[in-house]
Amino acid sequence: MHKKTNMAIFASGAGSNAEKIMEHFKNHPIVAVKLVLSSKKNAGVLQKAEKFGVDTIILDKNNFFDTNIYVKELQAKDIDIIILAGFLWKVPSNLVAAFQNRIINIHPALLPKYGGKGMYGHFVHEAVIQAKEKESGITIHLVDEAYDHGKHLFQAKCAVAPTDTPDDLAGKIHILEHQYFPTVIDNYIEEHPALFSNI
Ligand SMILES: Nc1nc2c(c(=O)[nH]1)N[C@@H](CN(C=O)c1ccc(C(=O)N[C@@H](CCC(=O)O)C(=O)O)cc1)CN2
Ligand SMILES: NCC(=O)N[C@@H]1O[C@H](COP(=O)([O-])[O-])[C@@H](O)[C@H]1O
Repeated sequence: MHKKTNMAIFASGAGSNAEKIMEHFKNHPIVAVKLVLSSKKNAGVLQKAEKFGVDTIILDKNNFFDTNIYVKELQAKDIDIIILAGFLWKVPSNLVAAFQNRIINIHPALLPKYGGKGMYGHFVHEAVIQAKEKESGITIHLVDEAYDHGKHLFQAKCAVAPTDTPDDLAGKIHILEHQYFPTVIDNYIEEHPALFSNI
């Protein structure tokens, strides 16, 4: 009997992506979502995790940035892969190093445009509309020490209508995210057995 590939999801908000990921891997033969960690104590993602019976941790900011406590916690829980699904803190270098090429993020724009510090949530959609872009989309990428800088794994596009509001665009982006993120994660695990040696 193979050990499963254990996943932790980091999120700060409503958790619609985390919910789709937990749904996708609910009865998966190889991958199990074991933990949801949030930077916000009232985040909707925490209730969604409880609905799936997934353990949760509310992160302490000082410990997250100044200690190895969470690296040790993730290793103690035998976590193999980390997913960032609307997580709003920069992952520090100790955590990036401990999970090299095993942290995946979703960004609600077509990187390298509209990325970096300050570019999250509605700020991204506002900037895209302000720039009168004809299209936007999602980027799923590996996480390194900088914001939105890691290797791109997948991109998908949507049209931006001249009449679109940031909320309209957010709705289009969420449809793409929910459609692709779980499968891109699944494929990445399957295509990198050396990283997830238990496959
Ligand atoms: N080391 C990395 N950490 C994180 C990455 C990454 O690529 N490398 N991606 C982000 C997710 N993200 C965009 O996809 C992103 C999230 C938040 C910010 C941002 O500017 N945050 C603010 C703080 C906001 C808050 O605390 O409420 C800030 O840093 O001032 C930019 C991009 C997740 N982590
Ligand atoms: N730069 C990071 C960023 O903006 N991430 C975005 O936060 C939202 C979280 O929604 P959710 O909580 O419903 O999954 C998603 O649209 C995700 O792309």
